[in-house]
Amino acid sequence: MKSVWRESNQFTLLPEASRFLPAMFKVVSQAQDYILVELYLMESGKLATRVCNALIAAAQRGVTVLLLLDGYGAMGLSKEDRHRLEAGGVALRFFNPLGFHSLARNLSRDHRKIVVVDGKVAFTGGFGAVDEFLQAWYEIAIRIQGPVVNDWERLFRQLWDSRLTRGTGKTWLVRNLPDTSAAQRGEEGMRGRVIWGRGYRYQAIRHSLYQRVSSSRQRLWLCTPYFVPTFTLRLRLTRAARRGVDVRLLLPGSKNDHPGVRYASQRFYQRMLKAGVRIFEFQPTFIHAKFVVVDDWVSLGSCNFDHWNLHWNLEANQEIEDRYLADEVGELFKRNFASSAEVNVGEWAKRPYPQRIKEWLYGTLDSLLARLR
Ligand SMILES: O=P(O)(O)OC[C@H](O)CO
Repeated sequence: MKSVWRESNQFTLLPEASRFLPAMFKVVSQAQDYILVELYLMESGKLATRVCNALIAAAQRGVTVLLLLDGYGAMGLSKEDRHRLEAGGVALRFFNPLGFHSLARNLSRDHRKIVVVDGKVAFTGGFGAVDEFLQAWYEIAIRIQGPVVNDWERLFRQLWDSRLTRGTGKTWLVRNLPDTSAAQRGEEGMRGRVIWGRGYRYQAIRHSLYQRVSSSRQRLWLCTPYFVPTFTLRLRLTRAARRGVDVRLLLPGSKNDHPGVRYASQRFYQRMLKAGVRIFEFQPTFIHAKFVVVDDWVSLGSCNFDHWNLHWNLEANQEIEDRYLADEVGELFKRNFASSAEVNVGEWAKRPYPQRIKEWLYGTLDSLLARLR
């Protein structure tokens, strides 16, 4: 499926779980025909219980509910919850469960986050159904209406009905869903496209980002929880900063879920800072969101823009070309910069040796992992 720009969409930015969770649960509770949910992370707990309850309630009132989870990311979903979902009428499938196949196959994960309801509304972002999203992690999502919803639905349908998924949910269920594409025409709105990637096999997200970074003119603000970018991306970021673009990175501070990844990412700070890139470390909580604004272009979704995501995972982002939405995302960045500590180039150069040793250790490990093929 090719990524196509479509006009006349409506996008609503939903920063923080306190906004996107109620919005999603409301749409799910109002579903009439079908609900499609695709997640990387789902672990038994308070949020997963709420998700299960909402999906089962919909299935019980006759809505077709398909839940597609990554076979690794959902390992924390208990047998009880799986049985409860299936007994409640939710069709459940898993992408590529771990097995005795090649390392490459086991490393390929479905990292996408997609919710589609009745072919009319979709959501994407960095969310999952784990309790950390309730408060401990900062996350954002976007509500989507318009022609691009069909593209999100098509992504889901193709994967559900593919050789890569396993489970009791019948693959043919997606073929029986009503055709809602006609419901998406004719409203005023914004230009957007769904862009996706399948590791090294299909790299549209990577190429789109590279191209935008290289052609950036004024601002390039990027938020990722795991700043371990490819060499090409690092080069393009520093080049953009050197030619006068306002390049800023919003990254996790001391509150993060993988300190090793943070050390690996900090080995790039010196070079970035010297090139004029400004680095902000978010202080209130772990920032798990993945979004970027380059001039009037926004990309938001599952992709961390790191070499691991770009090389192995199935990823999907919503791209939007719209000045007003880009400014709204810019304002969100500004609020988050204000809650961050900016890394000072002079002070960073004087950081202590134990810190440098950790950067070297985790950086070496990261480089080795990047060579896995
Ligand atoms: O892969 P992400 O970006 O959804 O984050 C998942 C976390 O790493 C789990 O600890």
